[in-house]
Amino acid sequence: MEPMAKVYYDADATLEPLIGKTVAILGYGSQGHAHALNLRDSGIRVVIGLPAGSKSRTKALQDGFPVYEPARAVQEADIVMMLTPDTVQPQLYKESVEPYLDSSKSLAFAHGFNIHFRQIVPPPSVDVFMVAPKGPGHLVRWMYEEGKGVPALIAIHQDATGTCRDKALAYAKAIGATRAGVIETTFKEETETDLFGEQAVLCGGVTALIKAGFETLVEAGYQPEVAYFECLHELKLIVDLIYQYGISGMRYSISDTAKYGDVTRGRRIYEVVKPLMKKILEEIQTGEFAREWVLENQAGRPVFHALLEKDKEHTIEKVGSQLRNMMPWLGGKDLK
Ligand SMILES: NC(=O)C1=CN([C@@H]2O[C@H](COP(=O)(O)OP(=O)(O)OC[C@H]3O[C@@H](n4cnc5c(N)ncnc54)[C@H](OP(=O)(O)O)[C@@H]3O)[C@@H](O)[C@H]2O)C=CC1
Ligand SMILES: CC[C@](O)(C(C)=O)C(=O)O
Ligand SMILES: [Mg+2]
Ligand SMILES: [Mg+2]
Repeated sequence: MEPMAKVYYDADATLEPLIGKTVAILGYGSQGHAHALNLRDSGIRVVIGLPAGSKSRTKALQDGFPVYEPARAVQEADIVMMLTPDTVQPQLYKESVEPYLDSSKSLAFAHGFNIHFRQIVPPPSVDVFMVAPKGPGHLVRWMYEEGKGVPALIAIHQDATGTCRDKALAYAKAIGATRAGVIETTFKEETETDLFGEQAVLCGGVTALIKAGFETLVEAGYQPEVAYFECLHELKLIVDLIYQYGISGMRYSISDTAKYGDVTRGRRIYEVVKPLMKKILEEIQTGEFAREWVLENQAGRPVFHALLEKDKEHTIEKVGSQLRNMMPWLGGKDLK
């Protein structure tokens, strides 16, 4: 398959559309703190919107930002970036964004869920774009600080002014994404692929593989510590090779015995998993997952909390915590 996407790099974008403008970042969590700090380091004025009782206020103030109630931040802004959890965005939009939107302001997102599934419907006179980093917010900040970047997708939902794409590219450049590569997509494509990636591969798929592998070994009588090293710790080392050199590059570094097991036994896992992946994609495309998630939130998240708690109690977490304490170099930076 020939590569078809146009990839934008630093030389393809200018910060000009953001110079002298104010960006309101609503939310100061994983993406919020990273966008805010990177934008400011790129010379853009940033204000933060958080409710009076928000736990994140202290951090945003410590980082030196003006912090206002969301409605006030929106009034100050030329560009409003929605970086609260997706599930709180519709109400936040109704109460604190929509009343102050006019054609002089742009509305921006880092994920297409609420626009694609029509939980938020902005007025046609407003530019609406997305800059969706393809990586966790903390990495968006740490890579920027190291002079690198996390790739991102941009998408235009409404171009009321004719300048929306330039603004999206400027924003992507200001958070460091054009250092790594920015691809234009649609809200539909970003939403569906992002949900699929996190559910079937990156988060749901990987953690299911780790837990299933660990449990299989422990239930067969092998030591949990050995199972942990085999199924979790070493995963990063293998994924690092894939990340840097591709699948074939990783295979260059492993033994022939591992390579033969990889392509023959891996094939059997692939055949079981691929039909499940297609089903998961279908649930996303039909809106079934979105409906379920919206209802789960309306009910107070009972399933979500119960399943997260159950996994926190899994033996792999207890064994892992002890083993990681013996490897202080894993320490890493503060995720909070
Ligand atoms: N996490 C990631 O790396 C990625 C996220 N995205 C997208 O980015 C967006 C933000 O996600 P993420 O960074 O994970 O979000 P977080 O869960 O990290 O954001 C939480 C922040 O939102 C604040 N908040 C909660 N409710 C409100 C409210 N009503 N008004 C204002 N602020 C509020 C929280 O304050 P408090 O401390 O008071 O709770 C906190 O500062 C989502 O659209 C997500 O899909 C896209 C790519 C990757
Ligand atoms: C992989 C999870 C993610 O989609 C992300 C970090 O990109 C998210 O929504 O957090
Ligand atoms: Mg993602
Ligand atoms: Mg996501």
